Amino acid sequence: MIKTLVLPCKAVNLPFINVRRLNKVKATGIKMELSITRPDDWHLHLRDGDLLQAVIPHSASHFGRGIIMPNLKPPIKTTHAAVAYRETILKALPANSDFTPLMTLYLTDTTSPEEIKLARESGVVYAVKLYPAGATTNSQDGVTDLFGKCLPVLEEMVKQNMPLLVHGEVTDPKVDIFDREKVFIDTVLRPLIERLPQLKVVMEHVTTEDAVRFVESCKEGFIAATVTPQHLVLNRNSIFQGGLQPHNYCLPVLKRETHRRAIVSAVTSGSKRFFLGTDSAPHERRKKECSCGCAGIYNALVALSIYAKVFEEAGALDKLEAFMSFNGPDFYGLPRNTSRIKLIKSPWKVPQSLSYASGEIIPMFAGETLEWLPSSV
Ligand SMILES: NC(=O)N[C@@H](CC(=O)O)C(=O)O
Repeated sequence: MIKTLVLPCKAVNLPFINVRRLNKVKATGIKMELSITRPDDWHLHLRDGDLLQAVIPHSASHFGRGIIMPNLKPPIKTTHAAVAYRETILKALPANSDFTPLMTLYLTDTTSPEEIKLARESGVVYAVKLYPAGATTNSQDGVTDLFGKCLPVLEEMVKQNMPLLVHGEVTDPKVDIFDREKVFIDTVLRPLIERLPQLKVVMEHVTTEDAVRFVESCKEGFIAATVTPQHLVLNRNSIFQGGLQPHNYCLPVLKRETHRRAIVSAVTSGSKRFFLGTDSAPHERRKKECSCGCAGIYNALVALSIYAKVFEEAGALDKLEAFMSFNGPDFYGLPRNTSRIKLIKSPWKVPQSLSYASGEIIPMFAGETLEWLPSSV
């Protein structure tokens, strides 16, 4: 159970401000409030067991839907397992929540084309996730031979209009960790879409200018990218600021400031190719603060506040709603949400930690004060 969560959420008598009128109101100095279509999270790790119980209220209170990552132990490799995991998630939801988990399958060298047909028929699986074997948390069972063993599956995905979600890093230890995304684009992604131009691909959690340029150069509607809060506001200095900062360690690892700026420009430009995917990835504190710490940042609490801050600072708040709530469902061919949330320009303090049965989670920006408080309408 969460003990220390103190998300403030009472917003009274603040003037309603339509996003389109925002610039005008900003000039008058009135406290701002945005009303936007409820966002979805197109890249979310919910885990299972008591960690799932601990984190799901946070995502469910802000987001309408979430693309649920399949890198559990053991991974969600079949439609059967995805259906069961979905039931577990639905049971863990707070009462009255209408959060909808959109399930994914974990691609392996032995996934069959029949499995893709089953996934499509199930009506609950929305994508297949490619983890190059060894690239990140629980990716040991991932793909070793994409163009050989996986080709029939990828061809079936084209037929079933099933998107491939890509963890875009090569795993060759000889490749510098900061170059792994670029090398993946050059050696895997570009050849893949040349071979299967009709395959829908989401390049997950983009971290480099190279990825941004690549996605922008591809055919709109076929290749898109999710963007995390951390890759918009942190650069690689944050991992080492004043000492090693394990809670800022994620994969793909944070990059140089020039890359961060390129990602900010891309998402705030209004391009439809980029949409919200938090990659919120909780790990119990001791698994982060140890001699070989896990990669992953727990950002479900703070994600909306951070996205809003980034768009505000870029003078692009009028483009925030499309990034958060339209571009994702439009790419997936799903309806946009009809309910709304509010973002109120009001300071709130992020808890230092979140306790649950097996330990604690340290959230991104623990103990810091953020602006832009999200709340349900
Ligand atoms: N992003 C991370 O650093 N970690 C993710 C896996 C992933 O998406 O790479 C996790 O599951 O912990």
